[in-house]
Amino acid sequence: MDESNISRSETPRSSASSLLSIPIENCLVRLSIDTDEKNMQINSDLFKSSKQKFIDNIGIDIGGTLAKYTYYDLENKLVEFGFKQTDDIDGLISTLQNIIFLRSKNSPESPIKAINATGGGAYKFYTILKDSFPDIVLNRKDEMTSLIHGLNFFINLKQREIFTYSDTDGKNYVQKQDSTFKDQCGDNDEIILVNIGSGVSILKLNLKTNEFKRVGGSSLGGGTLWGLLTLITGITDYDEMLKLASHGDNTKVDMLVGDIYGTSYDAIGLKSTSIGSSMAKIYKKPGTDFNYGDISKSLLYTVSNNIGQISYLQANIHNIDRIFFAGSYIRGHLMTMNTLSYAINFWSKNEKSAFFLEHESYLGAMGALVS
Ligand SMILES: Nc1ncnc2c1ncn2[C@@H]1O[C@H](COP(=O)(O)OP(=O)(O)O)[C@@H](O)[C@H]1O
Ligand SMILES: CC(C)(COP(=O)(O)O)[C@@H](O)C(=O)NCCC(=O)O
Repeated sequence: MDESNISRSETPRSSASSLLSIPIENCLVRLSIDTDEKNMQINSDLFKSSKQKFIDNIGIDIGGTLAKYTYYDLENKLVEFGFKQTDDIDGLISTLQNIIFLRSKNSPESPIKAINATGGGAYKFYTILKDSFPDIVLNRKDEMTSLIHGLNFFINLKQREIFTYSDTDGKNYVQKQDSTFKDQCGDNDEIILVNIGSGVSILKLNLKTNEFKRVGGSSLGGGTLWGLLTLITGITDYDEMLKLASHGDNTKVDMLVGDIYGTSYDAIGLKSTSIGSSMAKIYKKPGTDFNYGDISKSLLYTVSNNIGQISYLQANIHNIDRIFFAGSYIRGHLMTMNTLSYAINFWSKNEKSAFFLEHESYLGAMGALVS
């Protein structure tokens, strides 16, 4: 199986609709998985035991901001992923109804039997979901456990899923069993998983036993960036904001070490180009119309650096070297990943590494689907 089996688009696209002839919006990534035993693209024994659930169910993860869903398109042997705004719960319900309808039409011998729901919305919208799907079993799944099951599913794929990223080295894929993945971290089976959604959850996980503990969190997450930028720029499209950030120049609003010292501060290892104080140039010029791209980039750096730092601190407390980042906050955005990687390398003096996943937004939905 090669890379062409995974497709990613930086902007939501609706190509799933052409495949399924139904309006499934915001489908980001799709994964080709053959569930025949001999062709199975998954290493996990755990998956083999959950194969039927994988085919029979739909997994949904209704978070504070986005409602993610995933299901197996039996006809085309494709795992479909998509999302809606959580506020558009009616839109999610009609999408799920379409999926259920099409399965019963195209594969009447194998109808969708259950919706496995996780995230806060599995509780908040329980009654409306139950009433909307009277003939389908509705199972509620724990959010943190679903994240772990989802991670387990994705990292056991025998194809390109886990990668490191930096602007200088680009994207480098690793496999769970690779010596490079193990060597740099010794034989320790533990990882830190940082899920960046509306808020941030930090979990410690043993990859061998699947034991996990939520060791920390932060309310400064994706919702914070999105909320502050909406307030400042008035932009209501998240992708538009990411695009703006990509073209911005944060040095117009951030106060750099060089702005304070006139040079680098070598004695404590700070380059003149390091950010000394995020957004601090703004107060010096009250009334100035600062460029939205510059502000967006600065805030993206602020939130990402902060998450990177607390993730490093948690990894340090627990003596763990591998830090996985997931959640729709990342959404394959290169600047975000570079900032998180840079923060981990910077604070750990290159002793710890940041890892990313192709399907980073769908850990919860996939975990609910297979659990
Ligand atoms: N299209 C989008 N609309 C809104 N937020 C988005 C979008 N794409 C990515 N995001 C980011 O993802 C975050 C939500 O991540 P997610 O993992 O779905 O969290 P939750 O489960 O809390 O909804 C948002 O706060 C925002 O930072
Ligand atoms: C409450 C949540 C688990 C909900 O998950 P989300 O919808 O943000 O993905 C998450 O927002 C969170 O962990 N917030 C941080 C809470 C804290 O530890 O401070």
